Amino acid sequence: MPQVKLILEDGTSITGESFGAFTSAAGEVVFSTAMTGYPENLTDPSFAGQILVLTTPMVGNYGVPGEELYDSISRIFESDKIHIAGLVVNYYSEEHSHWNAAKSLGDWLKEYNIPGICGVDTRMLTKKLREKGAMLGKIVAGDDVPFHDPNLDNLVAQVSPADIRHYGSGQHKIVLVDCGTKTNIIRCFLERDVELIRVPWDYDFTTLDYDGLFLSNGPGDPKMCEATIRHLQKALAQDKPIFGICLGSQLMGLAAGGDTFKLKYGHRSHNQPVKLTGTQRCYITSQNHGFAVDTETLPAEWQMLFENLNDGTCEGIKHTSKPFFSTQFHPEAAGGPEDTEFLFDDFLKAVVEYKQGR
Ligand SMILES: NC(=O)CC[C@H](N)C(=O)O
Repeated sequence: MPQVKLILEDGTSITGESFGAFTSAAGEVVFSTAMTGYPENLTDPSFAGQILVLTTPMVGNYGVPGEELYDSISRIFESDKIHIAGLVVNYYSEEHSHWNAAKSLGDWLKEYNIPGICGVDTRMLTKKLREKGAMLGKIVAGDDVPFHDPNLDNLVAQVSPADIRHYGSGQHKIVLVDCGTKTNIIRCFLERDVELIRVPWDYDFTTLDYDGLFLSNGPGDPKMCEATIRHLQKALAQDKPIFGICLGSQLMGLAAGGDTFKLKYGHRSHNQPVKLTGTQRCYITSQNHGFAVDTETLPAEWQMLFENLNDGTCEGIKHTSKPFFSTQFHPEAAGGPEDTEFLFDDFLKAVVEYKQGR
């Protein structure tokens, strides 16, 4: 395999071997300590613009499944394409074996023209990113490219669909504001009694007739989503239940009048412990975020709902009297533990209560 370089903005230069597409790419270098789930992670739109470093030492050994659609959504992947800018691994397993593997990870990356670099000491690299914080970086194969900070782009506008889509025929009409939604969020709703109306990130959903509002995950800096925040402020003035996940949680915090900030190196793994406020109860969660809500800045009628037990940061917020709540982690998982999927039921319970009281 030809040699390529991973270059960081602090001057670090690491030589490795190319797999996937032989092309250069720049982005924000972030790490994930998840041990499995690359088909899900690579297709999660929240990773748009990021060069993903995987700390698990062997990657690619179970290949990549073939695509299957049901109801026009993917049964397996989290969106319809790879969103990462590049992939950094230690050992890339060229041989793969798994009951549902249809292709190799390298071939899949090639299909989407995404470069991979292997032979990198990803744990050393991760220690560096933990000390200095997430950095800009580039994979250089042949032609050099300039560094590029994806958080300065409106990535949500790039990954959000342009049209409205309808799914399911359940009793509860839920509007899903798609800022780059993971497909498993749609699956989680369709397993319940829901009719889903999926709208673009900047669509004025307040004009629609619905029972509950859902705000999806998505890439980049939440402050880029000015249109969503504006529409959300109108929804917060009403009483219909609102549930947000990850970027959706940050948007809820911003619309409520609070602030968000960038974490030093983010939370990306499948084993992040969070504590439910007011209890000693801990859940293990799947996470992928670089920003967080600053709870100190929230107005008095809002409080922290979950706290990250590794660093004490906010993992969700709730309104003290209205049915509005959010999680910074991913209760829909995919990949990762499903312990907090009950939050979809809690949201729908709030929707039923709202409809009964109406
Ligand atoms: N998974 C997400 O929704 C990520 C949200 C946001 N882009 C962040 O990095 O914090």
